[in-house]
Amino acid sequence: TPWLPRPEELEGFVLRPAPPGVTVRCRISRDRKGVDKGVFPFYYLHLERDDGRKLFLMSGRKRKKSKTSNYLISLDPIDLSRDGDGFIGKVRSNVLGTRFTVFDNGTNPDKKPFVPETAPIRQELAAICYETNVLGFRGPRKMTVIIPGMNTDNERISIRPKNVRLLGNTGWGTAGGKLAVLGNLSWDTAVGKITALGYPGHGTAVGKLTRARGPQYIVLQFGRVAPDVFTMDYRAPLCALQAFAICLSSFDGKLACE
Ligand SMILES: O=C(CO)COP(=O)(O)O[C@H]1[C@H](O)[C@H](O)[C@@H](OP(=O)(O)O)[C@H](OP(=O)(O)O)[C@H]1O
Repeated sequence: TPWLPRPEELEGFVLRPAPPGVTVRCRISRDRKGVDKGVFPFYYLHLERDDGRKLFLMSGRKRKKSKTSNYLISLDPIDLSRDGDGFIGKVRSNVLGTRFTVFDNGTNPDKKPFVPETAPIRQELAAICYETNVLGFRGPRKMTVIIPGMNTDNERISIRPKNVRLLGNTGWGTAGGKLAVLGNLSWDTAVGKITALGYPGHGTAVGKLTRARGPQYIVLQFGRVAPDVFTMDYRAPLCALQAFAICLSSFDGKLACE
């Protein structure tokens, strides 16, 4: 696997779409032991190498004192501080916890009191929208994920909106119209019964996120293999950061979706 990153290439690797035709196999482990880890567990993402060894990619944790769910993602397994060197991105939800936006580590254009000219404006890497499913009567949650499209060189376009958001208030953003809408997705049952991942302990949840158009092209396969261990296999056009952030949003307890 020539495409495996060396430690110093980690930042580039997690932001780069998976190589075409490759399924990048990862695992997420959740650490809920410890004082407040029950409510704010740590999530660790490891890449599964062919030789069985694991390569640490990123860690994630929900931030305290945030008005809405706000997960910080870091390249460092220990330092998940906002101003730490490992800070690579964040997942921010709306008040209801039904819509999430994934950012890289750039600056919020609305940052108060001002945004320095030299500060790189953050990229919006994904918008995740969960259909409200009050009281869970309609079975597993359906979600729509929109991500920036790819240019002719098969690179992700950069969406750094000053004000227009990838996920506009009225619906999908108008950010240059170059969006890859991953379609109305549901966690289809691949094997066995599925329960939305938000219900820990209720059997296996193996979901697959398939691209709306074209054949059943799975861009993200995600499922529980142990109480605190999940598989996360992703393919192009997703990068590891987008895939990990989508999974973190799925772990987030939602008011309107359970
Ligand atoms: O008041 C608060 C804590 O006392 C929390 O306020 P909250 O609305 O949740 O979050 C705001 C805080 O300034 C937070 O530090 C910012 O994240 P940053 O530190 O990553 O810049 C965040 O930027 P955003 O996430 O919207 O980009 C802001 O929206």
